[in-house]
Amino acid sequence: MILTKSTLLSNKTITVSGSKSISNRLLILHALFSNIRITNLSDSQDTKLLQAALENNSDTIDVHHAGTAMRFLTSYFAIREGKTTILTGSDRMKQRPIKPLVDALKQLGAEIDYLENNGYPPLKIRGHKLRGGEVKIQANVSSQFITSLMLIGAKLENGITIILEGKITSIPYLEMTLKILRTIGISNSWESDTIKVEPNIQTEKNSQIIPFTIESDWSSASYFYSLAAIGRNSISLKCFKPFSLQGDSAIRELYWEYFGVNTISEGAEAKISLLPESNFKYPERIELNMNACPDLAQTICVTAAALKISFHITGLETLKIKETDRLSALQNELFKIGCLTETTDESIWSTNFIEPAANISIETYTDHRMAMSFAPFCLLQELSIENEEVVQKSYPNFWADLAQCLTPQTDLDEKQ
Ligand SMILES: O=C(O)C1=C[C@@H](OP(=O)(O)O)[C@@H](O)[C@H](O)C1
Ligand SMILES: C=C(OP(=O)(O)O)C(=O)O
Repeated sequence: MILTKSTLLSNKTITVSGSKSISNRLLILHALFSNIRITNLSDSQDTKLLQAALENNSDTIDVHHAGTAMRFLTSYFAIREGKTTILTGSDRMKQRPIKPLVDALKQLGAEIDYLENNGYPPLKIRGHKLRGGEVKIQANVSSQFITSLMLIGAKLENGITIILEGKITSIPYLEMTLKILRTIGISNSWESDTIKVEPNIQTEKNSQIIPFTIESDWSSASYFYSLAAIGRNSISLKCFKPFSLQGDSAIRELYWEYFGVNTISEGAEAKISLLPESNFKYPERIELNMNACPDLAQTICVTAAALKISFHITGLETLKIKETDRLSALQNELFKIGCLTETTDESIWSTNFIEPAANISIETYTDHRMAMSFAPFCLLQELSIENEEVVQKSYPNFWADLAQCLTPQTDLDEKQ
């Protein structure tokens, strides 16, 4: 897709669909506790794949690139008594680790085999009644493993006690899971290295309907913050409330502190307006640990590169095992927009800014966030985005929503 050099129109309103992370947790919980009623489910492909997997009752489930679907379904099928399921995914999914979760489930008595490579999907899962109790899990690879255990915890007669070993990554996603469980009446606690989810037969037994309205997706909202920061014009977004379950709502503070984009909430319609300060003094250098919000790393790096603000982002150890190796993908593509970087296994920093290439073509590496994070650069220069359909994974309407906010600069020139 070619994005011609464009100007950001003033104060367009975009409605972003429900949070992918919250939706995928709620779908599993709904499959376990049928009295939950969900509103504003995400329209992402990852959510649709998970929904289909839960509704179809097939013996083989293919979740393509959907990491949370893969991880959450592993525990879900491990407790589906009498059912054997083959859980598989895309070539990339077969390179994304799952061993810490499988090991933890095996401690509870689960029967899971690797069908190709040890430690990686596809999996053959024979469902059994598991009683729960204490499990130990390595906590530095992906928080999704721990969430997966927490989601089934209340269905186990002894509940689940999860001992987290090593450094804990992506903490707000664990807090999100705990808060969602509490909202639907499942007691839990997190003290030091121990998370407990209490057994809950109550939620289902009293069969009272539990309504749950999902707030919109803050990771998707981040691309509009980047547009507002680079284009120095306002945008409004719906449906976002001041209080959020999502750690990625930190984008408000990050874009205020580093790029002078103010967020104003307009209560009634759950609308927020992003208003860039006109005389904002940019920082000399952005020093930031983003372990709490890894999905925002690409957005921040591209905004900083576009504005030629040097940066040093750490805490990114999970980026190498996401949809692609995001650190290496970022390094390659930032170079094309004129930002030289160095990386380690958990960090990236800018070393120099040069003139961007004349013809920029951004590779997306089957990663939706590569496409969406580089798109706002079209406010400075025409660029093309390869395999633009990758956005389906989290934000199918992204290109249409982006188009609403932009006008090609040639159109403006002709009108003048
Ligand atoms: O639990 C979740 O919904 C997610 C957790 C994070 O993964 P890691 O814990 O692997 O960093 C995040 O990157 C992913 O997009 C969604
Ligand atoms: C990492 C992501 O998703 P997942 O791990 O669920 O594939 C993401 O959406 O950026």
